[in-house]
Amino acid sequence: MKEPLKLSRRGLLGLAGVGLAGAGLGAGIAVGVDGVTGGGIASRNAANDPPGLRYDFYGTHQAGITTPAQDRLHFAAFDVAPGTSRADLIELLQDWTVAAAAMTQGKELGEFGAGSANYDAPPEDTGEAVGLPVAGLTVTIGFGPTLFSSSTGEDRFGLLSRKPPELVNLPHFAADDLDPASSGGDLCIQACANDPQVAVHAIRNLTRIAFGRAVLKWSQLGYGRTSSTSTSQKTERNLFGFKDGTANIKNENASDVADFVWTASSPSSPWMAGGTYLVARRIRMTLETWDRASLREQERVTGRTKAEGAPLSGGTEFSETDFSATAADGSRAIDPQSHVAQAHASHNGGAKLLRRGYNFVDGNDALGRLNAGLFFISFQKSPEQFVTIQKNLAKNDALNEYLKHVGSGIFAIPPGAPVGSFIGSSLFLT
Ligand SMILES: C=CC1=C(C)c2cc3[nH]c(cc4nc(cc5[nH]c(cc1n2)c(C)c5CCC(=O)O)C(CCC(=O)O)=C4C)c(C)c3C=C
Ligand SMILES: [Fe+2]
Repeated sequence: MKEPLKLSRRGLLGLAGVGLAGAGLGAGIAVGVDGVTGGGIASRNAANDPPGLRYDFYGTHQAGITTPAQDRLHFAAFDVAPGTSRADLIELLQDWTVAAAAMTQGKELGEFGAGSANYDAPPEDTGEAVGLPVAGLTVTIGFGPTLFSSSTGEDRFGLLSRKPPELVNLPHFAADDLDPASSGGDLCIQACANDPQVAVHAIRNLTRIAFGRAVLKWSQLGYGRTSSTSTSQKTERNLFGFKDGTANIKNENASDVADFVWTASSPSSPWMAGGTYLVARRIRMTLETWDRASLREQERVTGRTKAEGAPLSGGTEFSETDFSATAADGSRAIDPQSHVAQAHASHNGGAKLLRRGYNFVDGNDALGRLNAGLFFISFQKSPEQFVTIQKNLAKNDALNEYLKHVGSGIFAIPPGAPVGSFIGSSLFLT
């Protein structure tokens, strides 16, 4: 088996904060002593530290997709910094791979970790995860459309000929009210963990490593997963108080995963084989209006019961929805305009998604309303699956009265990397 890569000198300098003060300080820090030294990774999980739940970083597919959804999210979108070359970009992806592999196994970053060997330099690892369990951390890296061609069509990194035709900005959907400041991005990183500090630590340190090469454009914290991606998980609730994730694709369902999640090799983008596409939507939920709606109305627009999450056509949580069932008054038991009716594969040409979203509450607005909602994330073998469903929802979903889409992103998620390689190697090196 190949040896894992090591952090580049630039990555180590980013960790040590030297870029901020100028490269002239490089000689003074512990990590750069021989110019190329480094890449060593300190171990966080010393004997007394709880190991916690761990997922492999290296593998056929990236982790954080079919992995049982963790409870917390820190999602970040980056723009590549001006002046960054193709070689710099490759080096950044190598550094992110090394660092993500280390953090997902509970290791501190750099040679000396949070207790830097040089008292006069910033510690290599910011330190807030020291002593914490790994908490099932996964790091998932993706490429936005603008990485392949700028808004003026410029082939920024010699990647244009390899751009998947489906990797384009999502179309405008009815009632979209997107804020460009929380949309788009050349690169994305999804960090999920069962401890918020572990997820934040990952994004914070990957952002430091990117110093001078990529800049954080926007980021989103999420809590209380609104999806389960394994039958071993119970279904949690969204901020409307409804179970969310019941009819999701579960990783035990190998045929759904193969049919709807992993991208196959195609002549235009063979490098995406074993990858997937990530769609992120920041959806504001007007909780104050919702909280004044009757239970009857809440269940009607959702199409399921609030207590158990059972379809209004009857049964229990995991019973099949029966859209032809009628209520005592002869009307449809599940309102055809309800969310579950409009989102169901049978109303969308068979399209299905693997949903992996989180609740968010980001303070409140000037009117005293919670700035809260669902940070919706879905993975699909083609963005067309999301577009088909969202086009329909934007026009017909009864839930729309309580929702506003305010942020958006689409990213190609390349396949996983084998040990010794890096995320994106199939794009850049094959
Ligand atoms: C484009 C895709 C979807 C968006 C955007 C979306 C937003 C959204 N959903 C809820 C709450 C629930 N969604 C539920 C089911 C469900 N939702 C989608 C897709 C999108 N949702 C699908 C494909 C499904 C499954 C439909 C089916 O096959 O039955 C449910 C029911 C429970 C469940 O199955 O998960 C709830 C509740 C909110 C609040 C929201 C925006 C904020
Ligand atoms: Fe939904």
